[in-house]
Amino acid sequence: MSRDLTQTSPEAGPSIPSGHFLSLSPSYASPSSSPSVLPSTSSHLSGGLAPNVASLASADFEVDVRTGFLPATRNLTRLPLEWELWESALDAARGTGENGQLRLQGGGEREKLWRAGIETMGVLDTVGLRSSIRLLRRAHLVLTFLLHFYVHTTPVEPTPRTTPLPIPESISVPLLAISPLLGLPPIVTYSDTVLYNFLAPNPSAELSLATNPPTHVITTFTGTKSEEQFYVISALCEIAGAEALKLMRQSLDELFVADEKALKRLAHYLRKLAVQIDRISDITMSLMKSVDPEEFYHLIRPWFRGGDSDGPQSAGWAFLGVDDDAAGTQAENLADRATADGVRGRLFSGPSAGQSICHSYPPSHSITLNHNPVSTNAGIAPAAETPTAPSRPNEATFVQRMLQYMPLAHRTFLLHLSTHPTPLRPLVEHYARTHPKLAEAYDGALEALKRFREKHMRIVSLYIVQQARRRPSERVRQILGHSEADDNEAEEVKIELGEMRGTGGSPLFKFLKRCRDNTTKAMIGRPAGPGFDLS
Ligand code: HEM
Repeated sequence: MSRDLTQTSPEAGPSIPSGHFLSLSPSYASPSSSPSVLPSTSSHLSGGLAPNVASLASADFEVDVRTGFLPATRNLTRLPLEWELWESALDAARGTGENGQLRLQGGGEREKLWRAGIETMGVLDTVGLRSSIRLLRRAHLVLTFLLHFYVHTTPVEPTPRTTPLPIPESISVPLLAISPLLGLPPIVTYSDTVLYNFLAPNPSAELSLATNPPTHVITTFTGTKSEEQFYVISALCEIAGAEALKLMRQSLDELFVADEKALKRLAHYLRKLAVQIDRISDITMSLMKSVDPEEFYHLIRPWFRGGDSDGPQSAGWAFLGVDDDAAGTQAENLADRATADGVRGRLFSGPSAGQSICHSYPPSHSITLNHNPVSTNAGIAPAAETPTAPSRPNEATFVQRMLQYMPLAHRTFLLHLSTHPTPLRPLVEHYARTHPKLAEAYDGALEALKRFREKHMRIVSLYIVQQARRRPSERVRQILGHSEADDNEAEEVKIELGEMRGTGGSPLFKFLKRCRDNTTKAMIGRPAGPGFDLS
């Protein structure tokens, strides 16, 4: 029989203060009904009384010691027969049968027929999905891909849309029922395209960068090699990130002790971390060989667009058959506009690597972390900034917003890390004079992070900025089904950098430049000079 340790009894001795970790439930409790509600952990709730086990990679957080944030169990390639209707609709959209895939903003007979099928399709029950996380993940992926196929094969008239696009109940009801169980919003996320979508060659062997890396993906919008490789390379970065995570974990352990030996080991781990970050950069740059920039920009990226992709004036998507209190209806996600029936549009962003807990936190932000990344300011701020005064609202809101797009367990993990009692940077700063090697190793890790961001900016320049300004090739125009008249109109365009937004909704130029510059500002020693600029 379990004993209530918070009660005073002759055998229990003095009472335990409320909030003590012994009286708290396991690190994260039931998923909230809304993905944007901040998760809580025992350490967080207890106001410091509970031990912070940030250094533990725990199944509780869906973090595996070997695979990091990639699921350690093989991803499902198809849902069981009960949900075959969804899978067949997806096959039809992707053109895996005799017909080709549906076209972006198609509006042709095939697209109309397919959308009519979705509108008349019954609402399938989701109770049976709750028995397994793998089923839930595949169901989220399938339903959100159907959602994006539905939205992006609908012709837009006028442009931009002035009323929210109604999403049929066959998609919206099951999607809004299962999304809160994963803690994800009802839209394609990085988890769907990468974490729940990759396969390794040997299903029975452990996932490993060297011997059994992710090589394939299960579902794409376009069936192109470029799209598959875009996801595979992100998964490879994740598996390399698992190693970086291990080093961060070891470093955090040393922070607890912080004696002479611990400081030496910390420097050693930070040096290894720099090597690992460089490895992630190299993997990222391998995109250049396997992902065609033109295909990426014109054929693949448009499928990712979210309900907020027309900027602040976006009308959003109206999920039919669910009430406004259902998952994800936070004030910031609601558009001003409603359908004729009064259903308000919802504004969610499309997938971005900024949604990856691995890319956006352990190797990067936790090195520079001074304060809570889920509070008012983001964790990427250097020490000189005060935690309560967000001087750079763009990335504060971006990082906070991207938290909503991570699975609940991963968000919880970030929160847990953020309550670590001994942040890294102040400690390194404190010992900088007496232990210059530690400060050097710390700056070395930041240099590697800066190199990553520089290379990433080159990728953004090639894959977005340059493509946006260039007229697509004949081949791509044909795939897009552009008419001669369209072609004559499509001159080279002069797009201002300031107008460009990432799929995560960020003003991409300002955001990426600040991320890069903050990395250097966080260095203890003298930062290196300015580097690559998007232009
Ligand atoms: C064709 C390839 C890629 C393009 C065009 C691209 C584009 C972008 C854009 C536009 C952003 C700004 C945020 C937003 O989405 O609104 C961003 C953020 C980010 N991307 Fe990528 N990305 C690519 C591949 C990758 C890969 C493979 C990684 C893996 C490490 C990655 C890691 C990140 C990170 C960590 C951020 C957050 C900003 C930062 O920490 O610097 N990206 N990306």
